[in-house]
Amino acid sequence: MKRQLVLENGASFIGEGFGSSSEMKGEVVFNTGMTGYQELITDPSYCGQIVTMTYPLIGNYGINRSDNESARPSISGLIVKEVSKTPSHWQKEKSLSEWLDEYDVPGIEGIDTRKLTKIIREHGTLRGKIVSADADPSAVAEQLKKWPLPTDQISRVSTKSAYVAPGSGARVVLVDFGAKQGILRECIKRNLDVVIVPYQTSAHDILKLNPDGVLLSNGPGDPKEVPEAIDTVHELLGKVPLFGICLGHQLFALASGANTVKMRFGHRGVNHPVKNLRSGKFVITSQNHGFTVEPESLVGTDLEITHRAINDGTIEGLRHTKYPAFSVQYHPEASPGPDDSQDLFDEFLSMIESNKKEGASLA
Ligand SMILES: NC(=O)CC[C@H](N)C(=O)O
Repeated sequence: MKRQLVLENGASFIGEGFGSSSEMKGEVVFNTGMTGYQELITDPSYCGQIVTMTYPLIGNYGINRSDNESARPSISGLIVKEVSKTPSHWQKEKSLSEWLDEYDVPGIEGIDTRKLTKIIREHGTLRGKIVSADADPSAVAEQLKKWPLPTDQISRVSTKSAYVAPGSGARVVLVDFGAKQGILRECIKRNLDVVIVPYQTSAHDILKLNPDGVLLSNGPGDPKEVPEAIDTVHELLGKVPLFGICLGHQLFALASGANTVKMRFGHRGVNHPVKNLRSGKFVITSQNHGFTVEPESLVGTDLEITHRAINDGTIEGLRHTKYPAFSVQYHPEASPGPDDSQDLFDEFLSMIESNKKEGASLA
């Protein structure tokens, strides 16, 4: 069935529908990953967004039972040049199209994704809607212009109640703003005793759990939409070692007095080079963010920049100079993407260990 993608600037692309045939709107963003579509489609950080893949053939290894980063797809729509008609992999359980249909996510293929990506690069991310091919694009564009982007994504994807992933190692409270399973997997691999809590959990309630460290997860939307979480992180600073990932990094920066701003089109993909300013080493990272910490806002704070993106020089890592706390804008848990940065979880554990020793020597 022919379908249409309409952007708020009036641009329209006609393609062939796959997945669900419902109409869906969202912020249109692009991802440069060549593989890892199942992980990114289920990454809760994409909640409310329509994702266009710059790699031209998507779906060729189907959908399997081990690549989900959350229980269901989070995206509002998928745009591709070509969706594979002959997916093949020994773990394949269904096709991308069947799976998206089950979860009511529309897809559209046959789109000139290079042209679309260039529009997004020039104008910044745009609101868009997948509609029927005969809809009037200017009417849809007018409607889109008036549509305020959603602000409630974190409350939609965060866990509703606390749960545990028990282990015999250090106790870590993972604050769930829409956490990817990969983060939990890295904790379980290290035998941590993890308590996963909803995003509105107060600092008081987090500290009552006696954590050795607190991990602030990734999550969708603007970090400033959850001011209560910024206050919580502020209260936790200096009381317990902190590690922030992506949205967690942005909340850590805001809680330390810095500012975040929206980027023109963000970073999304599995091939973003980052420089570690302390070691001088480069890593290839997995990224998915549309906001960034404003460098000028670090003046007067106790934050030090530890990592920078090679492509555009934006901040990719921070560390607190007084308290045991650090963060990265990218995804050390990969899922999808390279495993170059998994040592950051070990760094967090070392921070927890030395903090314990310091606490013991002060007692
Ligand atoms: N993956 C994330 O945690 C993304 C953080 C935030 N929603 C952003 O887009 O910048």
